[in-house]
Amino acid sequence: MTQQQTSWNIAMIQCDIRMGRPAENREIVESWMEKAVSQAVKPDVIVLPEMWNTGYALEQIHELADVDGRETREWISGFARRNAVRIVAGSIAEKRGGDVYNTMRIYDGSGEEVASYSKMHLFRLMQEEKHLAPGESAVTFDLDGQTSGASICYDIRFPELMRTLALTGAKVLFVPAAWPHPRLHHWRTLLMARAIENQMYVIACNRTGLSGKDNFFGHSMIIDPWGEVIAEGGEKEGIIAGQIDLSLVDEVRSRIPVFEDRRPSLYNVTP
Ligand SMILES: O=C(O)CCC(=O)C(=O)O
Repeated sequence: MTQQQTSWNIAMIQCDIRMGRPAENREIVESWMEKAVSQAVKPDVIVLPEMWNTGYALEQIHELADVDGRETREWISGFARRNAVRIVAGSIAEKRGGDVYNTMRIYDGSGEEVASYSKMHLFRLMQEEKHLAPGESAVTFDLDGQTSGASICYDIRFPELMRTLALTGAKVLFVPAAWPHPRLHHWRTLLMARAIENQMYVIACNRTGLSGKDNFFGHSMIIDPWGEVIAEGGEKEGIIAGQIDLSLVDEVRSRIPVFEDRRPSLYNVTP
């Protein structure tokens, strides 16, 4: 894709993840990515789900986490470069200093790492806060001159974060996730709302499979800034693909000028 091109083919890897088996998970994810780049419509951007290296093996997370993300960063960067594909590498359990973070890294088509984001809202229902350290900053990043925002799973329940990302220039929101039943209705509704209220694309890649008592339902989604669903997976593993046209963001924002009509001084919240 050139600097000027505003259309991306997206491929989301909606796969199952083996709890506590990083080497096996790398093979699984790599083989899905190989499949994605050999499809007739080659993706511009590949997106992975949340915590795909370890799953929710939180009791052993300090032993299993990738130290400084070193191993994952090297092979993902190599894959991006060899295949000239951008990768929003979902998230992995990553050890930095004495702490483990749920961290997303993003690569451009030359394999250069352009940004990283650590999940800032830890999900107590799955006891993340007992084992993981939270990220402390919101992140937007540039791919081919287009600004996107980073978020992970539970983050979508915090509309302030998405609004901050949109105000910082994001036209696309990426959401790697490990979101289980029985909250499919929340997942679909929240993603739809984040797309409509911020008039941006939402690209949300959720894992599948059973893990302990959690049943992850897939339903990865691409939603356009008008709230139309471009692609949606079912509950099975697979590559969920769709094309987005970033010029639609400006069109929708000029049709209903929400960002011009905001009255932030009256809301008594920041920003
Ligand atoms: O908010 C939810 O219902 C699910 C969130 C979640 O599973 C996560 O953040 O890992």
